[in-house]
Amino acid sequence: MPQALSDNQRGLFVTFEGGDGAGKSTQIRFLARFLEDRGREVLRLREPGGTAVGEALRRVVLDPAHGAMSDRAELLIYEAARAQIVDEVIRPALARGAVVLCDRFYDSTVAYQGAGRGLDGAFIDAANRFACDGLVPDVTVLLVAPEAAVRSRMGRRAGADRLEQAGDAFHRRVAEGFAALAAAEPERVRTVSSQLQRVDTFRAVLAELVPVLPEAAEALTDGEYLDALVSQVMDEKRRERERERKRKNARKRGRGGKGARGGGSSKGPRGGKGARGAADGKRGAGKSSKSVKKGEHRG
Ligand SMILES: Nc1ncnc2c1ncn2[C@@H]1O[C@H](COP(=O)(O)OP(=O)(O)O)[C@@H](O)[C@H]1O
Ligand SMILES: Cc1cn([C@H]2C[C@H](O)[C@@H](COP(=O)(O)OP(=O)(O)O)O2)c(=O)[nH]c1=O
Repeated sequence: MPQALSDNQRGLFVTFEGGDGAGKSTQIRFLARFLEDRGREVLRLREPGGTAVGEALRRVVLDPAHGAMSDRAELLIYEAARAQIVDEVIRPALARGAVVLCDRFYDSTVAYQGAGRGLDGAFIDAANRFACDGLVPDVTVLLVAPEAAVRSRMGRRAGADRLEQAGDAFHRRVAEGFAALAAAEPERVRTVSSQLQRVDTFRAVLAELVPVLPEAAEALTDGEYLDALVSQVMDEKRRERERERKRKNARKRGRGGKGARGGGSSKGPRGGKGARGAADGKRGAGKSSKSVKKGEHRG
């Protein structure tokens, strides 16, 4: 495993792992809002992606048209995207004291290319070390949901990508790979069931983060605040989805107006806010400047 960062790292690096549809990006949104409400600088990132190079590589590696891609090529593309986001975005953000929330990181390579594809584990560890240049997450939240729940959630999503199309046996091996990682590194990799209601899963996530985020302990005693935060974030997500749908329709009709020009949120991010935009681009998310006030319920 890569070595820990030196002591002068001031920020906090939390990664979220788990199968497709486990609820990672949803929980990251909640946690980001929780931290922003407390005045922290938060970067929401995704892997592969989060940089111009990474987003371009993402399109290549996930494109269902690239069915002929070799497993070794696939591994190296993920590592290339990772090296770029570590150097360009994550290290500088941690150095200035930001909280970095990353949707997947090197554990995904261990699970998908190692356990899933059967590539050599020692090589993957070395490649991960090389790509991360010694960077290790402070905490990794592994979200686990039963296959049936994930299937019904994924059913709501449009068009499966190349990895999502890899088949049940592959995804079962991936799940076993994640479970093995959690067993091997129980201090860093904290398993959370995401089978519960979104807010209950969020509570479980916060509980795991108390050692690195002491402010989470107090929030856990305030059920109303957490309910309000979750419903506000979900409301925003619904509105963003609606805007995205309208933009797509406008593009289809070939009007090419304002909406179509604004549709490139996942293109060309270079770090900082742009890098978060890349994560946002995943499902067309964005960030409202509004904070959830204690006891405020929406929707
Ligand atoms: N606890 C939950 N209960 C029901 N649906 C959920 C829950 N968490 C997430 N979802 C929904 O499941 C889908 C996949 O969640 P998402 O956060 O995008 O997963 P991931 O980022 O792991 O692929 C989304 O539609 C999301 O709203
Ligand atoms: C980071 C990483 C992702 N992947 C896969 C997992 C996902 O199927 C895909 C990224 O797609 P993404 O849409 O971000 O994942 P999810 O569906 O969970 O929201 O890439 C790997 O195979 N190896 C890796 O190292």
